[in-house]
Amino acid sequence: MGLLDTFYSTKGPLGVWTPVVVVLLNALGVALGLGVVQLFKFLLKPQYDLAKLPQPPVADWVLGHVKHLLRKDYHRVILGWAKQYGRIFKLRILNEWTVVITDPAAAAQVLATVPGRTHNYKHIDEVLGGPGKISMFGTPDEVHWRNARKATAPAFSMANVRRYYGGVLSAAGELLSRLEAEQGALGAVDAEPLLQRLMLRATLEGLYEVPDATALPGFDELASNILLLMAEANAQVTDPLRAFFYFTPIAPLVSKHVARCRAALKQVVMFHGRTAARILARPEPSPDNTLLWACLHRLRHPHTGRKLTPGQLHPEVGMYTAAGFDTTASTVGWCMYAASLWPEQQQAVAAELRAAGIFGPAAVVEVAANAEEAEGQSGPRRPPLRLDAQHCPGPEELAKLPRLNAFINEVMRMFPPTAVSAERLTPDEPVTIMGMTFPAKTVLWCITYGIHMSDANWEDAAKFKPERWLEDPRCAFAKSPGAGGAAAAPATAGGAEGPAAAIGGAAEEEPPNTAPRRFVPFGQGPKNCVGQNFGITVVRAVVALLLRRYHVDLHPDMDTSPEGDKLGGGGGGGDGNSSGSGQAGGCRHSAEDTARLTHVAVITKLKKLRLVLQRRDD
Ligand code: HEM
Repeated sequence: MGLLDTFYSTKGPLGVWTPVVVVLLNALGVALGLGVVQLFKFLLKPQYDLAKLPQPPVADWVLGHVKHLLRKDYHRVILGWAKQYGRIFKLRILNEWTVVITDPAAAAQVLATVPGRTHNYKHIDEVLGGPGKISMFGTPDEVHWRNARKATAPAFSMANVRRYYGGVLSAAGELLSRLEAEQGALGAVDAEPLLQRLMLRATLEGLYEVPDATALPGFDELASNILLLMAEANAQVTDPLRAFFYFTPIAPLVSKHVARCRAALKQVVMFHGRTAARILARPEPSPDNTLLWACLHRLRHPHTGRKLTPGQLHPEVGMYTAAGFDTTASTVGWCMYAASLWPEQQQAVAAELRAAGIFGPAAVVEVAANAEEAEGQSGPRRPPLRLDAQHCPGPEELAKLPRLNAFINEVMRMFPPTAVSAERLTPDEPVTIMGMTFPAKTVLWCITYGIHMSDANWEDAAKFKPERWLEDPRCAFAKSPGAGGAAAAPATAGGAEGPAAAIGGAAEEEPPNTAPRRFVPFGQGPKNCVGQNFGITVVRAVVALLLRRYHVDLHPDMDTSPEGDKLGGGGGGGDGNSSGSGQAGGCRHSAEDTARLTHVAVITKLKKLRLVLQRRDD
C-alpha cells in the first residue's frame, strides 16, 4: 500500500479519523504556506521612505497596532501618537502599512492627488446595503465614481439648496412640536433620535421630493436601523476578524447582534429599494431640473450607458440618505452639547440671533389642533407647531451671522462628525508626497480629528474658542511655514459671508487644490463632501432655531461613562483635551469629558444627548 493510501484510508494510524485529520493538517499546511508567502511579500516589498517614518510600539507582533484601534475612542489614541511621533507616522494593521497624516499640507496633497479610497469605504457600503451594493462613495472603480459624482453634484448648487430649504423648515416645525411634547411629559428630551428624524425627513422630502415621508412604511425604524449598520460597519473596519465572521452564514445563528443587523439590513434595503423605484417611476425630468432626484433619475450605468434599474440605483440612494442625515444630526447634537457646556457662548449666539430678528416669535406658529386627533385625548394637548417661511431667515442670511458661524465652526473643529475620515490607497506604483515616497498599495490616512485637534496646527487646540474665527475668519487656512509654506487664499472674502463660508462649495470638478487647509470637516480634494452646501445650511438653520427659542442645558442624568475606557488597553494615551472652560450651569459635565464622550461610528457620536430646554422670553 502506498503512503497516500495509508493516510487517506480508514486503516491509517488513527482509524476512522485518519482522513479527517489528514484533511485538517493539509488545510493548516496550506494556510501556513500562504501566511509565509504573505510574510515574505511584506518583508521584501520596497519600503522607500516608509522605513524612515516613526511608529508607536506594536501591541502584538502579528496584529501590529490593531489592538489600539479596537478602542472606541481610537481617534484620541491617534491624536496622542501624533503628539509623540510627529505629524506623519506609520502604523501596521496585520501586514498592511498605514501612514497617519495630521499635517495639513501633506493631507491636502494626498487628497488632491491620490484618488483611490481604501477598501474600508466599499466595506461600509456593503454592510449598509448588502453584498455587491457599492455606491460612488465605496467604489474602487474611478469611472463609476466620476460618472455618479458628475451627474449628482449639480444637485447641491445654492439655487437647489434654497429649494430644499422649505422641506427643512417643515421638518423643523415637527421637531419643535416633538421637543415641546417630550419636554412637557418628561422634563427633558432625548435629542438625538428627534434630530435624526428631522434630518431624515428633510433629506427624503427635500432631496428626493418624497411627499409626507414620515407616513412611509418603515420610516420610524429607518434611522435607527441605518445607525446600527453604520456602527457595525465601523467596528468591522478596525477588526478584520469581525468582518470575516459577519458575512458567514452561521453568524446570525450564533450572534443575536448579527441577527439584528441582518433584520435591519432587510428593512433598510427594502426602504431604499422603494425610494429608488419611486424616483425611476417618475416621468423624465426637464433638463433644467437638477434636484437630487432628477439627477439620480438621469444617472446612467457607467460602463453600458444604460438606464439604471431600481436595484442598480439603490446603492446611490442609500448612500445619499445615510451620508446626509446623520452627519447633520450629529453636528446639531454636538452644537447643543457645546452650547450647554459653554453657556456664555450660547448666550452670545442667542443675543446675535435676537438682535438680527432671526427666527423671531412670528416665525413659529401654532397649528389649530385637528379635531379628530384631539378627540379621546385626555389632558391638555399641545397644538403642533409649524414654521412660517415668510418670517424665517433664508440660507444667505444665516451665512452672514458671525457668532453663529464661529460657534458652528468651532464645534465642527472639535467634534467633527466624520472624525476618522479620510483614507486613500496609493495606486499600483509608488507615490511621492511632500518629497517622501510611499510604496504601492499603502494606506494614507488623513485623519480629520488629528488635523483639527493637533497643537501643531492650532493654537490652544483643545480649547473651545469660537472667538478664533471672529479674530481671523481665514483661520481655516494654515499660515505657519511649519504647516506647509505659503498661506492659501481664502475661498471667500471671509467676513461678509461669515467664517463657515470658508468651507467652500459643492465641488463638481474641483481642480486639484493642494492648499494646506487645517479645517476640513467636509474633506477636501475631488472627493470632498458633495452635499456640504446643503449640510451646512441645514445645520445653521436648526442650530439657530433651537438656540433662539430655548436655553439649552444638559440633563444631570445624561450618561457620560466613557465607552472607550471600558475596553481598556492603551496607545499613546489621551489627547490632553482639558480646556477647563467651565461647567454647564449646575451639571456635572466638564470640558474634560467632551473628548471622552465621543465614540466613533463612521462618524463621531454622542452616546446619548439628554437636554433640558427652557423657553426663552422674548
Ligand atoms: C455636517 C454635515 C456633513 C459632513 C460633516 C460631511 C462630511 C463629509 C466628508 C468629510 C466627506 C469626504 C470623505 C472622504 O474624503 O473620503 C464626505 C463625502 C460625501 N458626503 Fe458629506 N458630509 C455632510 C453632509 C452631507 C450631506 C447633507 C450629503 C448629501 C445629502 C452628503 C453627501 C456626501 C457624499 C455623497 C460624499 C461622497 C462624495 C464623493 O465620493 O465624491 N454629505 N462628507
